Amino acid sequence: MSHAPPAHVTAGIAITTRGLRKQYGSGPAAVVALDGVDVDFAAGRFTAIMGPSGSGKSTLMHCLAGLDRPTAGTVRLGDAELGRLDDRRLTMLRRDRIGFVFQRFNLLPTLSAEENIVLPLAIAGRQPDPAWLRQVVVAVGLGDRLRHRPAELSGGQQQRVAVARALITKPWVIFADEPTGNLDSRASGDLLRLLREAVDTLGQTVVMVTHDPVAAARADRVVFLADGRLVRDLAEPTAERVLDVLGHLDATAGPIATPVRGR
Ligand SMILES: Nc1ncnc2c1ncn2[C@@H]1O[C@H](COP(=O)(O)OP(=O)(O)OP(=O)(O)O)[C@@H](O)[C@H]1O
Repeated sequence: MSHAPPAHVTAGIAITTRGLRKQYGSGPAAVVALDGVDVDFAAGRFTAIMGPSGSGKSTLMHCLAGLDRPTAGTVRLGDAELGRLDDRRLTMLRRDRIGFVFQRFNLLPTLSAEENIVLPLAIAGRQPDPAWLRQVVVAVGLGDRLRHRPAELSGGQQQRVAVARALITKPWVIFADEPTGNLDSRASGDLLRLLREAVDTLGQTVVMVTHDPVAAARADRVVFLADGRLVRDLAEPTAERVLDVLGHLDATAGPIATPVRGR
């Protein structure tokens, strides 16, 4: 199965952030959710983001995916610097270049599995390439379920529809936010295998936020946040090593986020 990413993505780096900072609110109640994050995400690799609750994982992912604008710093995704895009261009970039898989599968209940999968294309006024649609459906193992509505599918099957929907536009990056959070361990294993396969056989770039060391161990790399800062970077993770790092972070973690005093 071939799915060549664009040249600027194959150049090696899919996403780069520099000096990324996000502050919510102002004055004594302000919270710094990201406090100067410099990180590169390699193209065609599977990276997990971990860290204690409140460490900034969702905020980081939302800034990377153009769902939220940072207070300072830059995010470059493919050949686009997100801060330079107006809201309309940012919306188009999210629609055309980014795939999302959320913890709640976010499928439309009145549409069939197939209609849900091609929805991002339908919204963009594009027709699905039938050969690619077939490949994606085979890859996610939903061949005989395409006419079913989400309520007629198991949680694991619904999440596979969500992955197919993320793959259908051949995005530069798929962002997955706790994608196994609502799945039992078997469906969770299936989903992680699927994401892994998308990376290994399709050259897809995947960035996943997770609390689960077993899920993180399926990634090529795990980056750890604490108090809005990148504090560890683990290549070739195992669940044991991930647990070990998390244990140390929990032991040393201060308040949930850094309050900004006197500003
Ligand atoms: N919209 C918001 N307004 C104010 N504070 C916010 C907002 N969103 C997040 N925060 C704060 O920013 C910090 C980081 O939050 P974030 O959700 O990114 O952490 P997280 O690591 O994803 O946490 P969890 O693992 O619990 O989901 C937290 O202190 C949170 O309370």
